[in-house]
Amino acid sequence: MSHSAPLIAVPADTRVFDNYEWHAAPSTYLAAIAQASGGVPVIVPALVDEAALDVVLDRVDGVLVTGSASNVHPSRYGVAPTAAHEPFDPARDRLTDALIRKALTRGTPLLAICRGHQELNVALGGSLATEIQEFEGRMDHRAPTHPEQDARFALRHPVSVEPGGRLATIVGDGPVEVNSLHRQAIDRLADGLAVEARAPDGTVEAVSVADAKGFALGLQWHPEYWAASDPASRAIFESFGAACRAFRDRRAAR
Ligand SMILES: N[C@@H](CCC(=O)NCCCC(=O)O)C(=O)O
Repeated sequence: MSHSAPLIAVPADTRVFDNYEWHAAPSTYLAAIAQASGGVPVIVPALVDEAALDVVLDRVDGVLVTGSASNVHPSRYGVAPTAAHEPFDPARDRLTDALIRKALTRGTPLLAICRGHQELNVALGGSLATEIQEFEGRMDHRAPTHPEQDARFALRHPVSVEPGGRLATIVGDGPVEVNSLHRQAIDRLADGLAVEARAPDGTVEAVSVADAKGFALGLQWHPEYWAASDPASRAIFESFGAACRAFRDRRAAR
């Protein structure tokens, strides 16, 4: 990592450990930013208001929205909450909704992974389906039950990449093997999102923001986990890092 490495904002989850509320992000995303994107990750606590987010976005060169076991509160896409939608993290919902919309307005490069991909769809007006493994014809996209993280994050199904799309410029037109740790998925695709990849059962696995000013990609899988060893995962993080550096250089030249 060089001294001119781009700063990349990572919105925090809120969790309670040892009687304290923590604002935290998993180290796999932070390591992939540092090692494959060549960036410096900065965790943004889910405490900041919209004005403070502008202060953050004035300084950062990219935004990475992580996965999480919690789900977007369904009231954000017009659905009444049930036990099947839990667990929730409303503070994260507020943070990521504002951060995603503001990053897109500014043209700040955005990489949104798993819950982040779902949050991107909801922030732009789309909706989510829950417990998709119970739907006729759908695969079971949930994590395998295994004590080892390498087994839970193992690559286990292909996605077909939209030929000529933005993801294809990064990973190529051929199928890509991905991991899968989710029980929700995009239901109604937000206006303004383009599908970039699908699973064999039709699940939307990747999207881009059609009129984005720069890099703006959502992925239902977890390239961060294998960014050190899987060529497609690494290419996604390298491309994101290059977009962040280009954004920083354009802003500095203004
Ligand atoms: N909660 C959503 C989002 C899934 C997600 O981001 N998973 C990452 C968690 C990884 C883990 O289980 O360790 C859904 O379930 O669809």
